[in-house]
Amino acid sequence: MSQTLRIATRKSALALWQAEYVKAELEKHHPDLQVMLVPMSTQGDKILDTPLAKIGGKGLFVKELETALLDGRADIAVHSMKDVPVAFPDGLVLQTICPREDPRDAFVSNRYANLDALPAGAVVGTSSLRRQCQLKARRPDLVIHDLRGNVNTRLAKLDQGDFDAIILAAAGLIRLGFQQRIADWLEPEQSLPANGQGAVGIECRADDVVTQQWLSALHDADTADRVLAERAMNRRLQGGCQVPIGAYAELAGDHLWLRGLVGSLDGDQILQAEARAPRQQAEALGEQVAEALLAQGAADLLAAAYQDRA
Ligand SMILES: NCc1[nH]cc(CCC(=O)O)c1CC(=O)O
Repeated sequence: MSQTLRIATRKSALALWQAEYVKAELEKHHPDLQVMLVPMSTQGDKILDTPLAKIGGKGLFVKELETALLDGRADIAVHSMKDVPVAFPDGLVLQTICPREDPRDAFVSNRYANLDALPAGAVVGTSSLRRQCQLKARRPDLVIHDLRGNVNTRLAKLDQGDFDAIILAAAGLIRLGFQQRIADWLEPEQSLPANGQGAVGIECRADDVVTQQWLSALHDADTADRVLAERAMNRRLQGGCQVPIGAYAELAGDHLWLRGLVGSLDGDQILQAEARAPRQQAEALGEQVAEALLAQGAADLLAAAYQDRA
């Protein structure tokens, strides 16, 4: 008997790429399965003229997809883990995380080779408070302007001369075939990635064991443990949506190494902490690094950042 599975997805080029990727992987592992995309617009896609931090952040990109799952209009939703809030609504689970793409941030410019080559006062586009605080810490002389829109829109704004450079997740550029536009790669020491950056996660109904069985073939335990530690750190910091928080875990053998960062928007204060633990203790590790950041005053920095955007 042929079976079908419907994927709820946003309509941006990156979201569609990721949904097509999941469809292809599912069909590869389950030749009898028929997979269909159900593209939909989310609030976050509709409000394009306001900085993300001001409209309530990432949750806006996933809510419509989750409603479609709960209503039975779709069976799974494919998300960039970076955009997924740390808590899930009742009735939904996210148990499948696909192998991570390059997690780094990328420097994209038509005129300059890297950050150091930018002249004083150069205008850099990013909508991420995390990127902003780390940029400002390194180059207080740069002018940061908000840059919203999907990956194609952001590149178009750079090309039309609105910015001297922009910072984007390398993963999105690679997936959409724009890798050659990356002028320089920002290492975690320069720009600690966001929790979950570069990872794709799949959400489904908690009671839908048939779908969960199909999905299990796509799961990558290494990526999942890393992202688990990163998200636990954000959760403990109550880093809901748009926040100046970096969280990045790597695996060395069976040990996770988690680095965390919280900054002030002007980059004057950057708090950093790191720790290692066996991978089985991913969540405890995330909480430990969060506690170390809180002990340095992270709560005050985050409160100030929330205040700023209100
Ligand atoms: N916030 C938007 C978003 N969500 C996921 C990615 C990139 C892909 C990924 O991190 O998996 C991007 C674009 C960006 O930050 O440049």
